Amino acid sequence: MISYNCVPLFIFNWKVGLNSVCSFRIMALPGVKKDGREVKIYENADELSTDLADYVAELSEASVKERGVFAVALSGGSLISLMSKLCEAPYSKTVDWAKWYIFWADERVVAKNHADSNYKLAKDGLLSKVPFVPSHVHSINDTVSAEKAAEDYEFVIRQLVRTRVISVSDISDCPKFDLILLGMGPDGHVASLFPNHPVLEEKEEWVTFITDSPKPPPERITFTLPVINSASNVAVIVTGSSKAETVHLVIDDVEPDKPSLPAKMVQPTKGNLVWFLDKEAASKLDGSKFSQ
Ligand SMILES: O=C(O)[C@H](O)[C@@H](O)[C@H](O)[C@H](O)COP(=O)(O)O
Repeated sequence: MISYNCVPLFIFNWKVGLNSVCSFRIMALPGVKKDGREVKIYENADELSTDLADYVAELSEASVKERGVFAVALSGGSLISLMSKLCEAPYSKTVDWAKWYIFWADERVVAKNHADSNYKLAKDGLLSKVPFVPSHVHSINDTVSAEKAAEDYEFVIRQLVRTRVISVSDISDCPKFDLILLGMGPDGHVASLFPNHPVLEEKEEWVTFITDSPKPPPERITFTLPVINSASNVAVIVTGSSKAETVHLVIDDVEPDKPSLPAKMVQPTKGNLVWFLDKEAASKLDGSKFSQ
């Protein structure tokens, strides 16, 4: 059993309002449930990172016990450096890395050794530091067009669903990843699902592509919302004040009638959703709306 490293020094009562958080020294706030989501807020990125490592390690242990494997999808951006504690003791020794199957919830269509590659980012920051099985690391085909890369990636996922490396959702016929890890951009995008983009409507494909990403580089493949929402566990990891307003719009469900921000459309049908926020990203949340 992996121990919980982040002992809360202070139990925060959400009813008193979020502004009070900043005036106390907090190692980690206990998760707070809001509309079926868990929202965890940390004093800083380092403390977030420690608890994220615990969370991932515990899910890995549970999944390996239940299914013999752990199918996890990564994203790009700051997420990978926030996962770096997983490569340190005790996780480096206790996690059953050989049972991990790694995928990307989104990838930029560039060569694997390109500075923009999410594979390269994860390889340098994570995959090269712990003993993954190379054949379990499923990166995209970077030698073809974005459209073909998405098609090929979906084919690979379909094969692994057939062999039960990835489970299948009993309600949506989609793959059911054990864990999908997402970051969020200041515009509310997750994976490569950007606001107002037609791919937000995609219901049939598991993996799709875009050639007009507002965040460079333009060509990307991405899991579709039905796949993200079929996962057993989805974690959205967000740090920094530049995202505070969007975090507020998404989590406090401001203007519920307005077209949804992609991050707001992340609503696992049966799975668990956990938001990991640092204090800056959470600074505009309306704490009074939370319930214990
Ligand atoms: O490849 C990508 O661009 C991503 O997967 C993207 O969805 C990322 O996770 C967010 O843009 C957050 O990135 P930051 O955490 O670096 O802001």
